[in-house]
Amino acid sequence: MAQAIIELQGVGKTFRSADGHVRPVLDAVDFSLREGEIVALLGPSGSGKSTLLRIMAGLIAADRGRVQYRGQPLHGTARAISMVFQSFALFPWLTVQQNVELGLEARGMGKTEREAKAEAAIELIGLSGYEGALPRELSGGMRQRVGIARALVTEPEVLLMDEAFSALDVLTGERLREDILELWQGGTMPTKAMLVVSHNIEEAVLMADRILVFASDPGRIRCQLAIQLPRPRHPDSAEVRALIDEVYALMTAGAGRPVRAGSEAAGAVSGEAARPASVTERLPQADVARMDGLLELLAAPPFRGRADLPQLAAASELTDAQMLPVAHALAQLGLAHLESGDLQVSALGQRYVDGGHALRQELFGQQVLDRVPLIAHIRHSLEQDAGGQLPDRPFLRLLSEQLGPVEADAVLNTAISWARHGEVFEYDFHTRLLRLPTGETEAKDEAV
Ligand SMILES: Nc1ncnc2c1ncn2[C@@H]1O[C@H](COP(=O)(O)OP(=O)(O)OP(=O)(O)O)[C@@H](O)[C@H]1O
Repeated sequence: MAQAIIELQGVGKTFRSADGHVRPVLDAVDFSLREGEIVALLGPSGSGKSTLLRIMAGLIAADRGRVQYRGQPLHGTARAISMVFQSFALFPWLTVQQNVELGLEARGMGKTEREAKAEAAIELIGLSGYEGALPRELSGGMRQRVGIARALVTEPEVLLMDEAFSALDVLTGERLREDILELWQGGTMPTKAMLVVSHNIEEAVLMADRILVFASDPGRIRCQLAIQLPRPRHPDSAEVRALIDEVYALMTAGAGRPVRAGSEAAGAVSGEAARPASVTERLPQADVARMDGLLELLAAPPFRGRADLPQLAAASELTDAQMLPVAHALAQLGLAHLESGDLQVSALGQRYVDGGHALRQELFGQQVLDRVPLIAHIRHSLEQDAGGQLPDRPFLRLLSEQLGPVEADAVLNTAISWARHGEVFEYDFHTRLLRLPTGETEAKDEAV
């Protein structure tokens, strides 16, 4: 087995939120990035992938466990490890050449050597002639090339890419990815290993020798898949399609079966036991219109109730990052089943698709109450309240303790949109009050 360049053992990380609550974000991560390999990291939003990358880059420290670079503990950033960010992170007032040189200045390298190295990196990444341009004069794809040139100019052994292609349009992202793979294959870059965080399953399968699938709360490695196909890989080849199917299956395994306190663990991969669902569980960020749209598409020809997820993604024109949460949401609500990388309409889902507005609303309402503990908790709290209305703040605070403020906001918004669709409760966006549906508050008032 090739030598490990970066090695993580039992790595854990917690973040403290503004209100002082400590939240675990990574737990017991064991992983080695070895010489000669490209590893892709896939996983749900907020599962700690970027945090792991930042720890490996030495930008932040782990709270627990060991991080080693070439057998030595990693303290702070190492010059042999470079990171490429999704947001390009260029200085707008500096030229391409100056942006690329920045990484070298910190090392006290002389001007002539710095210029020569920056020019070489700029040429390598295909930006010759643009040395004097400012970032705003470049397209998104070219800006990201500058970001990559800046990462490569220090001749790093390890390149960590955090969704480096996802801010680009599809074709530009593909071209840049292909160029990087060509440089990698041709041995023209000094890099000996790459770790690529992605939300795009096809991208992961086309690039990686190994795919790690992350699970969330706290973030940990759920399973791994080795890929032995030679590169370049063709996206339409049977082998690549089969692997894409397999990764979809890994990423959706165990989803959708109701996991309540005391129930059997949902079928998770790699022997991982699923935990009981709780009020503060993360919800897939799926809006109701998309859920309806995907379910209708799935029920209609040519799929007629069952579809391979990659095919469904293509037909729905959604990216993986958009479609997977919708598929998970449908499965969580029992409107569909996720099985071996396929999505299948359930009997209830078929009733839902065939139903009119009122029936859809009723079924949706029943399902969210039954399968989303947060919605059931809010509904129950509203029923306990004499006026049938409550501010959103206590619920946000509760979620925030577990998920942090940003995720808490997203989860509450999802719960509100689902609950409103199912007429379980209402929400006033101006007063930020949650309340029982209008008809029900009136009935409650009369009863009082
Ligand atoms: N500096 C920080 N302070 C507090 N919480 C943080 C900090 N950085 C990240 N988090 C939280 O840690 C969790 C994991 O975040 P991270 O960005 O690592 O996830 P991710 O898997 O990369 O997500 P995405 O795929 O959406 O980029 C999130 O809930 C995030 O809000």
